[in-house]
Amino acid sequence: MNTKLQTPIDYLKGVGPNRADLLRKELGIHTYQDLLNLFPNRYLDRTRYYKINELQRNSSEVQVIGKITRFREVAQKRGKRLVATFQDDTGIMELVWFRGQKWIKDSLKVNKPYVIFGKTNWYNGTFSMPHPEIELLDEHKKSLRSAMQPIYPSTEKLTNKGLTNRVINKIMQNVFLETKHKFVETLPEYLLNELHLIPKNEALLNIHFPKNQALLAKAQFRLKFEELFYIQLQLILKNLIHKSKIKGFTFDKVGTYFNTFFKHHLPFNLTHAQKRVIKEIRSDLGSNAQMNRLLQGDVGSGKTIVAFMSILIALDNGFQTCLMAPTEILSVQHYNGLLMFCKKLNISIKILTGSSNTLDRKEIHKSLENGELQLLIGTHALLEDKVKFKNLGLAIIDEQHRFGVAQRSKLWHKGTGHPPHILVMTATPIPRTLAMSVYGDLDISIIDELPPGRQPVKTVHRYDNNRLKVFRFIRDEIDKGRQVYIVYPLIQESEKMDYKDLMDGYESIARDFPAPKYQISIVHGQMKPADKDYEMQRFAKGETQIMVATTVIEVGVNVPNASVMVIESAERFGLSQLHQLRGRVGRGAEQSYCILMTSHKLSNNSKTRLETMVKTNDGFEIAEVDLKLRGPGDIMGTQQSGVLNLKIANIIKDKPILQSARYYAKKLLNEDPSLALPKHQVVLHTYKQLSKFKNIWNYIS
Ligand SMILES: Nc1ncnc2c1ncn2[C@@H]1O[C@H](COP(=O)(O)OP(=O)(O)OP(=O)(O)O)[C@@H](O)[C@H]1O
Repeated sequence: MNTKLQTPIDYLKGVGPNRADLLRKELGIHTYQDLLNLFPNRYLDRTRYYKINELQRNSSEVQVIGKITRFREVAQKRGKRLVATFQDDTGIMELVWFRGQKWIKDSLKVNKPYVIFGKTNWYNGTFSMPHPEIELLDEHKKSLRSAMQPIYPSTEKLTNKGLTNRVINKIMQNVFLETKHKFVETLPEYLLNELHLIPKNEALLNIHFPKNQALLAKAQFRLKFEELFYIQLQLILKNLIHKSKIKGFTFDKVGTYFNTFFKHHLPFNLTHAQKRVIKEIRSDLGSNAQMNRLLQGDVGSGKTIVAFMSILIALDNGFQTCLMAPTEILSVQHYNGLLMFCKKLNISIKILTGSSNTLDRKEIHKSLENGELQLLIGTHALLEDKVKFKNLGLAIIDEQHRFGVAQRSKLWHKGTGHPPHILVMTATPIPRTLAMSVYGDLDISIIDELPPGRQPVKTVHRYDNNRLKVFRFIRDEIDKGRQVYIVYPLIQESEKMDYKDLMDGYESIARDFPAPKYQISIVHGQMKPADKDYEMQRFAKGETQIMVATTVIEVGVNVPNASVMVIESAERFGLSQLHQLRGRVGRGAEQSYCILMTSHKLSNNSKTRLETMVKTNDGFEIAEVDLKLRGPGDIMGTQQSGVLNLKIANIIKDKPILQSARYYAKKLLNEDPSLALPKHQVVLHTYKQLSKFKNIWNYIS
């Protein structure tokens, strides 16, 4: 171990008390090691040397070799500026300093070859370079500073405090000198060989002082791989430890409930994907480890039936179950959908939401505790302390995003004995890359096939001034017996403006689609749950043809006869939200349509979103674009973005490296789950170091 690396940054040559303070406070750099792990975020190409007669106006930084022929001081409004005449064999330019003139003049020598580097100005018919980076040619050749000049993150904003990029560059050189470039290898040798990765020493040297583009690329690859490899290793190990340590209830039989349902009540044939996922869940439930599985499926892919059949396995083994959904509407819908099956199978089912009355609640609490109630559906009201199960065996969470990890863990403690098996369902497809990094501790099942007979939804983008045509189209569809959603953006349910938009919209639609021929439902977040439910039910039963709504209908609402989704001010919605909304149609056999209405004023980002929606129906493709537009943190919400705090890798751009890192981490742990083999000692050591620290890069030793 190179103990030198733990030395406080104050001891490093070139770092005085002020800089040490800045480094600590602004960049979180406390030790030599922290400094080494401050990776540049871009590089300037210093392979090219310009001749003075090649300089162009408005060019970026350039470097020139030449000599100072003379100094002169020029008076200006306040004080003086120092000007040096600099020349090469093609011409003359000026170097200018507005501060530190005396020190500069004393330290620079006339008629010696120097290399200068900086931005040039065109002034009075001559090129000038203010405050150039300047170095004797001989020293330049010897110095560690390389052809690719690293630019460190955040230095721009710290420049006026004296922590310039040049300073960081200089003290970085000092760290290398003081530690004698000795850094212990952190990846096993066989991986270095197999993947042609450069050793740690070389990687660190070339990330800070790249000799050339090729070596820089190798250094970046090696460090990105390492970062992602250890993250994956950590996630997979966590999962393995979880499986071996956290015992779950073993549901070893598939009994009457499941078989009766499968043989007599299943309303359709399961798709291959549904069958595969049910098998995966069955195998989890039958092992003696606790299941933690994420079920991903695009909108309308048929996750509910998979959830229900998993519930039946738990019931067959004598356990209670619960299904938690993010909104009241969804809970009610799940309840109504499953009630019919439960009646046929003689299963007791109840619903608990924020609006359940006290009497119902008491009844539910009692029947849960004495074990009479077999399936409880509801919102986060299920998480209340008073809700206690006799033997909760399986908890299903619909739409993980809205709940988050904390709530998932709360469900853990609802059971007695072992924690319940947990199945998280999400209809927001998360790109595999992201899922691997964020949900690495969950096993993932994917329903990647839609039920047969579905026609892809036709999506079009229309401007507001085409509204008459759009309304004509809606009328035609209603005449054919179909139903229509018209959705308004209500980003914050409390925003008065949005609410007004919705009500204005409703009134104008009511004028264009008059009663009694047309019946309209309206649903928004400011309504009482019972009223919302009533309106939803009217639409679901086909009593109304138009549903004017806010995004409360975004997730999971299932009315197969609805074939048109009009989204007003579509530019105000995020991509995954648009995709969710579109998923409310195309659920029956009829051709369905999604009409994205916008004004003419669109940002580039909005245009990309709308074009993507028109181009594809594939939720995973949409999620990839969304990820690129918004970045992972935004998509996953803050509580989960911590894992994505990467230092060098980029989860979007470095997807192939991530995949390879995951493959090798998995392979290694399959072969040697306890990291006991001699060839894995380096991994064990690094991993231990890593677990001690929060930051993955703190383990270099
Ligand atoms: N294998 C199947 N064959 C035919 N129809 C199916 C099949 N599986 C599910 N369905 C039907 O497809 C519709 C959508 O199913 P479900 O509501 O479970 O989708 P989902 O995956 O939950 O989607 P969302 O997240 O959008 O609600 C339902 O009407 C359901 O009855």
